[in-house]
Amino acid sequence: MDADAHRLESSLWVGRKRYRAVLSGWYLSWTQLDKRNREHKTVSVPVSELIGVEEGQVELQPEKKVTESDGDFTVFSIKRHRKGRGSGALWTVGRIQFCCPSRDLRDRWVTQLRSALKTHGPSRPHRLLVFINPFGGKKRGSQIYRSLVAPLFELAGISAHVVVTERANQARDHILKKDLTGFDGVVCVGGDGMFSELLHGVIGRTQQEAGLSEHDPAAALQPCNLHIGIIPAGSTDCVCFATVGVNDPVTSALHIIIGDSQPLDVCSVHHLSTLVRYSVSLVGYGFYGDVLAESERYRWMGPLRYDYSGCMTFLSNRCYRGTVQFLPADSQLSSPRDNTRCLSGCHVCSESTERLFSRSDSGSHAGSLYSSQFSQYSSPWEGEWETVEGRFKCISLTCMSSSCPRSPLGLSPSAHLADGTADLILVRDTHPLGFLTYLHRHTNSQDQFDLPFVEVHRVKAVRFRLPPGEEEQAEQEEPEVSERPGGMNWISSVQHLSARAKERGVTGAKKRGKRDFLCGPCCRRSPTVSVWNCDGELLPFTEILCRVHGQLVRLFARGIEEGMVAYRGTLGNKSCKGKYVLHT
Ligand SMILES: Nc1ncnc2c1ncn2[C@@H]1O[C@H](COP(=O)(O)OP(=O)(O)OP(=O)(O)O)[C@@H](O)[C@H]1O
Repeated sequence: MDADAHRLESSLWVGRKRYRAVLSGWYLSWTQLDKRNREHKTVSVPVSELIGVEEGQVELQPEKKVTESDGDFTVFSIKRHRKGRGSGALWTVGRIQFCCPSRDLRDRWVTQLRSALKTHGPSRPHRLLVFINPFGGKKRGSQIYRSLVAPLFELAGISAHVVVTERANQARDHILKKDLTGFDGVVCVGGDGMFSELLHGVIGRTQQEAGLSEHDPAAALQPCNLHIGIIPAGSTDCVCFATVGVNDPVTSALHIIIGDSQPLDVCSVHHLSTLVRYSVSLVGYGFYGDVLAESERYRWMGPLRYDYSGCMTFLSNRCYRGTVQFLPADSQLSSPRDNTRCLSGCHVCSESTERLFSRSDSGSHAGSLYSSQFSQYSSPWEGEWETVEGRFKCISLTCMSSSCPRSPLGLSPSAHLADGTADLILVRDTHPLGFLTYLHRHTNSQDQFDLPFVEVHRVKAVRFRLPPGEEEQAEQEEPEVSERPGGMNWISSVQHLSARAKERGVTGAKKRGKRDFLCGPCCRRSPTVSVWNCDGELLPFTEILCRVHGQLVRLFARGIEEGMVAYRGTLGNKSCKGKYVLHT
């Protein structure tokens, strides 16, 4: 396609100033002219970052107002602010009001700009299915969508079918069962729990259509075509923060509008031959499992319950025995301690795309996302399993940095969003002060892995087993999954078991009583088995197998933009093709 097919150049006015405006190639730029036609400051906006073009003088705030006039048109584009409350850029809507000397010229500008937008934005969505959780976070999901997001979708010409959920798992079931023809993506307005519903729906639907069983841990799952968008409106919006760099509904809506596409690794969690859940941010045993189980008792506290339960769990000073086996990833490609950051355009992730999706037949090109034969899946268990036994404060597996506003660098600051690996963090038994140091380092710029009782591995798969004596006890507690995988029934089975795990978490905590938490290190009887926290849900099984599926889903996001990241106390400006180089 000729990049200059939409070229247009003319004099235009912005307010009382005259400009030479040019639409050329991938940019719209306007240069101020003085009375002698001398050029001054030029402003340039990539066409890919234009939101929309409207005839007349158009204002969006406080509500849309259009003043018709023959010569005016309004261009809306993305404007970046570096001082968001996060590590990424906060995006807002920039508005520029142009005036042409004639209606004819105005119409030519509007037509050319709109057609350039179509040409340069082939991945922009036209139709979206939006799920709003009216009870997520501070219960402002519907209001956030109506006041901040819907007007932008309308401006960008996106038609949205909105479903305000009436029960948990409605969004997931809708995606699994209803006709989705014509939708370019699904969007959730809510927190990580809502995102997880969409994730399970989209992956499940894709596998159903491909005729694949999700219950076989060795199966080559089909990457999903349908993009997922997240409008943050929950009490925990970790996935949004880790993939955009900021929790802001307008920024996320703009990423959706321009059709950004961020591949994401997903970890499947199996128990025997049953898929239990998918995870993108945290599969955690020990401390993080106990905090979640404990927090269920204090739902009435709202988001504060996590802080409170965190304190109580810390004071209880528990550790758990177990055997962790893991399949290491190729250490030549990257490592969790290489002091890099996965940023927008990350070269580790893009090279992984070629590695993960190169067709096994020689004639095809690498990176063909939705082909049916993928080299990565030829043998998912390739390599030597390593084994670590011991007593652990916590075991965490994360497919991404898992950064959040409280922990801007996250659980594993150098983890990648889409390289087909996850980071396994093992925190061995230590004294409470040591563990506190470890936890505290998540909130500052110190290296949380530089502690003698912490080890971190970049892995492709992880297996957890209880020690021999405790295994039987745990197995007895675990109810049987009666239904065979393959159909939809497993979902309700696992759901039922998860609900029981939640109850067990609550009653277990009740049984342990306050004494167990408050007297901390002097407690005599601590539970010997913890519970897994999988992206904020308690798992009903203790012995699990986790496997990373590289780039299984795609989000409307682009990763954290380069140059916006404060890392280890230094404001980032030094980069290496999407790699952030640390100054330690
Ligand atoms: N209408 C509804 N009624 C009750 N629960 C719902 C509804 N819609 C969605 N849910 C469930 O609510 C859970 C929490 O939602 P969400 O993640 O949006 O909010 P949150 O405030 O971040 O939640 P939490 O902190 O409890 O994880 C999700 O797991 C989702 O399945």
